[in-house]
Amino acid sequence: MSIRTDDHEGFDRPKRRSRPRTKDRPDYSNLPVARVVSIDRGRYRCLIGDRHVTAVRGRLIDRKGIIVGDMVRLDGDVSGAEGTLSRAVEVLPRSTMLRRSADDADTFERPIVANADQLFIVTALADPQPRVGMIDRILVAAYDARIDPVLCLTKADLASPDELQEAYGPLGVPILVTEPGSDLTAVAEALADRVTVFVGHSGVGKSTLVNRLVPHAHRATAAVSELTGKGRHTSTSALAMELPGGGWIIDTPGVRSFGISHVSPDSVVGAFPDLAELAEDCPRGCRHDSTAIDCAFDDAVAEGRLSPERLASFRRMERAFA
Ligand SMILES: Nc1nc2c(ncn2[C@@H]2O[C@H](COP(=O)(O)OP(=O)(O)OP(=O)(O)O)[C@@H](O)[C@H]2O)c(=O)[nH]1
Ligand SMILES: [Zn+2]
Repeated sequence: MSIRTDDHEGFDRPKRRSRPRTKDRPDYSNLPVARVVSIDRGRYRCLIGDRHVTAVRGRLIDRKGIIVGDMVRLDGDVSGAEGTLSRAVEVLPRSTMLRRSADDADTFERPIVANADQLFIVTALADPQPRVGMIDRILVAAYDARIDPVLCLTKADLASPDELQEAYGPLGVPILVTEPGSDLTAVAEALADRVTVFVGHSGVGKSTLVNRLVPHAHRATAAVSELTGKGRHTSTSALAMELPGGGWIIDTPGVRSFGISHVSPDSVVGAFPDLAELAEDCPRGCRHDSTAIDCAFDDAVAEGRLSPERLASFRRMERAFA
């Protein structure tokens, strides 16, 4: 039997070398895997089953190398007992990664959430007014990351969802509509057994919805400021919460913008198998927009192989790149 110390720092600290020698890395495959549910000032709150364990970051992992939703291997004390600290020594490969740039001039990508397979674009029908530009950008980021988007429209007691349903339905985006006291069965069904990240402008009612779906979530909610029409930022960091019926919600802080400078239009087309196939007949470098010359999408519509509504809906979203 080999002797294993609790502390691998002696092994994995790169000494007199600029880069760690990966072949010398210890084998972490026997360590327990935990899900990172929140990050607060360098402390990683993790869950192993239903046990909360707090961890710090191992030295071989970058400062930004762990994000909420990551699955990590924990070394050291994983009892979760009061006052104990474990150490995250390895991040398992991510199935997806949602990123955004702060705005389009800023090419710096911020990874937001790892391993989500569904994205709820939470949008209020009023107070604050829906911004289709923002919906389009988040949609683009979702398709680029190969995360299934769902448009979740809140505050249906204040305004009708018809216009948005018409705009985004033909693209195949599932649409859910909520208001205070509304039946959440369809929402719960959409969330069941998925890992869903919630993204939305501040004040759209994300926390209100999360609190209805996850008992004991206690997400702070606040009235939308009457002066600015903008919500106050009541949630400060992403938080993963397990749903009572299975599955996870990862709530993210309200955003005011969603930059997509890191996304290429081609990657978005690739998320739609029917359009990707048509695009093979497009001229090289075709942007597939309404001014594109000889775009195969227009031919497909003319020949009845693509519905004009679907093309219009796709082009509306692609305007996010303009
Ligand atoms: N009329 C109406 N008001 C709602 C609805 N859902 C939430 N609200 C109100 O909208 C305000 C903002 O709700 P929150 O749940 O705090 O919004 P949030 O999206 O979590 O905001 P941030 O924490 O800033 O990201 C609160 O006053 C809620 O009571 C709804 O369906 N209809
Ligand atoms: Zn084209």
